[in-house]
Amino acid sequence: MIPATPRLSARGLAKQFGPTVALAGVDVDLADGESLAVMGPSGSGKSTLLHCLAGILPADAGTVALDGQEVGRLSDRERSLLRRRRYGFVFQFGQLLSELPAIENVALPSMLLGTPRREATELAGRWLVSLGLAGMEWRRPGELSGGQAQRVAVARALITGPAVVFADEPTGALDQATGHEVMRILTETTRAAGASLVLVTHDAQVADWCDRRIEVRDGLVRSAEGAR
Ligand SMILES: Nc1ncnc2c1ncn2[C@@H]1O[C@H](COP(=O)(O)OP(=O)(O)OP(=O)(O)O)[C@@H](O)[C@H]1O
Repeated sequence: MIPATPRLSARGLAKQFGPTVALAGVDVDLADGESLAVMGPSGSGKSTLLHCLAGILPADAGTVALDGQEVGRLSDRERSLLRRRRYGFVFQFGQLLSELPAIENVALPSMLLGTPRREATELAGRWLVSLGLAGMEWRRPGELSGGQAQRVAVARALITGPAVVFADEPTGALDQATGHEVMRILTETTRAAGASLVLVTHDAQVADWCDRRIEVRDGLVRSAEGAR
């Protein structure tokens, strides 16, 4: 049988910041619909790996391919379009625009892809209801709890139907119980939407929500194990 092309595939990723080696040659494969936790101590290169995989940061060496297509060969414009169309992002905090209500924060990525405002707003409203935020649609981020704001961020990441969701410490600013609730919603909805997930965390219990985990140390993948 011919093995399926990985959804996302990185080979030999290397990145240096001045004298600091952040990535020293990393290979990663992410299957269609798979969730992968990237673990490791502070400063080991986890966020740099996520940024290189997502095409936010150019690697010094190595390749990243989405569905077999090398992202490094694209122009800056094509790469930013690809990020908008095919990727969703959830960060620790700060990704929501503070002056816009939740529903408009969620609708925005869809509108940026050309969906008319009314349609995008209706779709955003459905996402918010399905993530348990009925009645909170018109609250601004400052009027939401940390866990509610992260659920808005999950809706915002998924509204465009991405192939891959990248999440960098999405529970880092939450207490344990709220963090687990956000992880349940993030993994369930990502899976239901048919997207793959790359999650950076230093918390083993958070990583347990993913299908598989890798451990980054000193810019290298040191070990890989199934989380289940
Ligand atoms: N923009 C930058 N300029 C200079 N050095 C950087 C930059 N970004 C990352 N680094 C360095 O690269 C190394 C890897 O950083 P990275 O943020 O990827 O680690 P991390 O594992 O995500 O850490 P943490 O868990 O603390 O967020 C660190 O030594 C960091 O100081």
